[in-house]
Amino acid sequence: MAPSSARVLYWFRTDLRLHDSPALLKALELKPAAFFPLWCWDPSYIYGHRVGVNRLRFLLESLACVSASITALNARSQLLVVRGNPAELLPELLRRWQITHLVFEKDDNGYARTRDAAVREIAKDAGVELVDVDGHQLYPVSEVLKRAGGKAPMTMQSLQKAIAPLGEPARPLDAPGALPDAIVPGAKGAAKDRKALLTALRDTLDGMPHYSAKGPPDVDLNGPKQGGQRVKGEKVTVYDSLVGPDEDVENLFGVPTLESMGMDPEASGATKTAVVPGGEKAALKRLAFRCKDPAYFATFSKPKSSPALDTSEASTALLSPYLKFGAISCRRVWWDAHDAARKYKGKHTPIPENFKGQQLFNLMYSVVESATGDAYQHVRGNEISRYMDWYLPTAYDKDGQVILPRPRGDEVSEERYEAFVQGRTGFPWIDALSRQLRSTGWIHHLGRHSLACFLTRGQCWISWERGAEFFEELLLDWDPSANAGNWMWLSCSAFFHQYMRVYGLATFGQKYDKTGALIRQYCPELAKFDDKYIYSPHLAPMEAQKKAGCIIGQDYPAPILDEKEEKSNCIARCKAAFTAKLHGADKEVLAGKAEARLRKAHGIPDPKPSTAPKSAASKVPAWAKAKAEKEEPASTKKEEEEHLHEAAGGESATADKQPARPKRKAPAASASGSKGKRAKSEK
Ligand SMILES: Cc1cc2nc3c(=O)[nH]c(=O)nc-3n(C[C@H](O)[C@H](O)[C@H](O)COP(=O)(O)OP(=O)(O)OC[C@H]3O[C@@H](n4cnc5c(N)ncnc54)[C@H](O)[C@@H]3O)c2cc1C
Repeated sequence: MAPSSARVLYWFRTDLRLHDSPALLKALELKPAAFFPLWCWDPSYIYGHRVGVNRLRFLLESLACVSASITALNARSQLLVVRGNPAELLPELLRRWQITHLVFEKDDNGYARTRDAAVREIAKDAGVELVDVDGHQLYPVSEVLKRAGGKAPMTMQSLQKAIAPLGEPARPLDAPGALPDAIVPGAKGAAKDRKALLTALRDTLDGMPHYSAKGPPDVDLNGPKQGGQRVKGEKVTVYDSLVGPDEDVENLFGVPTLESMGMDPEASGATKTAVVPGGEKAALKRLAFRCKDPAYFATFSKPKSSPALDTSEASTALLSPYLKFGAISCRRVWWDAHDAARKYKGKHTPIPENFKGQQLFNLMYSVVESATGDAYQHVRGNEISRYMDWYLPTAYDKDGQVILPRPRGDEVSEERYEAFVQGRTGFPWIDALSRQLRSTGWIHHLGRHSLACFLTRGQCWISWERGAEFFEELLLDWDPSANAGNWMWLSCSAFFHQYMRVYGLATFGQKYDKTGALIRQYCPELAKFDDKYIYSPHLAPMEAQKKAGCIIGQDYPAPILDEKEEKSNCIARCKAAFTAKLHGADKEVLAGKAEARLRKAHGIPDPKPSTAPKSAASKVPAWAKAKAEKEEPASTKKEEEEHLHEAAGGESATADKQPARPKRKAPAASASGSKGKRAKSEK
């Protein structure tokens, strides 16, 4: 069919693929006379979020893959990367390239919501038809929300009820077989080759404002705030030109490199090459590999998969980073897994523990985020997040604006948080997971459980917002809906309420691997300990420490806190918070009065300072010297198993049950010395 007169700007965002892309196919249905595949290297993502080097690398690899796939379909084309804020660039691009249609995949979550509201106005003002098409989730988020009566579906049951009338998700669509040329306005036809196109396109952008003209953004891409990735002395920005360095035409409109951002993966704690490589091709290969074994998806049961394996041997599908960036379509994953599982004759795992259940959890968080709005990322203003008197909460000024840089919180919690993010808590299971995350960008779901439970209501009583920030920096699959939602779940702030159930800091990991292989890999200083002590080396006699060549408190930190004591303090605090029934959007919380009221009314003890000395515990505290055999496990096996089942999609995940009653009496207020210190730092 002859091309129409449509000049289409196709804006890639969280759909970095060509297969099953309803928005891309919609754009091609317009039979474009000219087709511009665009990516905006948006400073709001790079500066406005905490993006660690692993995720940046994954994104760059995914973009490079999309670009290569476009070129494979049309040798005269590629992904056109422009560097700047879409709200500033789009009006110019629409005008200069004489665009008639702006097409993209719809995104209902987080920052995209505000950005796209502005883009809608821009298109309207430019007289350009905006076509946005659902495709990132199994069902359109807005449709699910409508069917849930406009109320956030807080349980798997309510989500399933809302989607039931919609039937099965759509089958995936094929990738296009060809892509039209990007034809520069005024040109008689397509450029002779890609280089000619890039040069001609660059010339159309002459005089367009960009950051180097206005001065680069005041945050340094390579600075410590961006994850401590500084490896060169100087400030680095990729925004000093609009279309990339032009010494080599090949690089015009090209994907930036880590190197051009002054980033060295190893210097920031990441592996030299990606453990999980980015891109559509890698995604499809990984899915195909899993589909080879029909039993894998048929018997997939999240609670039974092991968190004690390294990233390269993940027991779960490890598709989350690809799903997050849209390098693979969720419908493709759903149906390929479904079709593979059908070949399996044995018993299949039911929803929600099975693989489909996991994908539905993702949809659930997306819908809840969309219903809750921007407040979803914080406690304050968030109607679904229970209010707990966490340490290190987000600070606000008198107008309710987040204070940045964040003021320091109390000394004890700041030290604990630092030890947590550095993987130096003195609890090898926690430290190995924290270091695995920093190194590879991914840890298993139950590893995330262990970290999140420990940091919040398990032992440290630090706000889930801080935990979510840590994950935001390091996770390859960081997603504003799934991340904050899961942190709320694990901290018993929403979705899950069984606060008595706490993961043991040694016992949980041991369940999966008694030999502590993950610990030996990520905490090599502990590698020579016997299996008996690998999860609790502080309990090893001095002789055993010497034999292992690792003295606790010297070569590896002593535990930063007493697991049992802090667990019972935290349970008491949870109990008080549950009794108070306050939520983030309640008046008292918004007025800043909830914390004092909660602590006073319920006689909540201020947490004790670490019984370990400051700075990663240089001495072994007396309590930690007790022998392993004499120690009563901090979490009972039963508690852990029930928790595990529910937290990974088991029974209670489907019902918003009341919390179990604590069996123990809340401990009395703690030692006065520590109290004074806390009180002072919190004023
Ligand atoms: C504290 C915490 C923070 C998390 N932050 C994120 C995040 O930022 N982004 C993210 O994608 N997932 C997040 N998760 C959910 C989950 O841990 C990951 O999706 C999962 O581990 C990814 O590995 P996989 O692809 O092998 O998962 P699989 O078990 O193979 O599951 C398949 C897919 O289902 C989805 N999924 C599975 N479990 C969940 C879940 N609980 N919530 C939402 N989606 C799920 C993912 O898209 C995943 O790729 C978080 C979990 C916790 C406990």
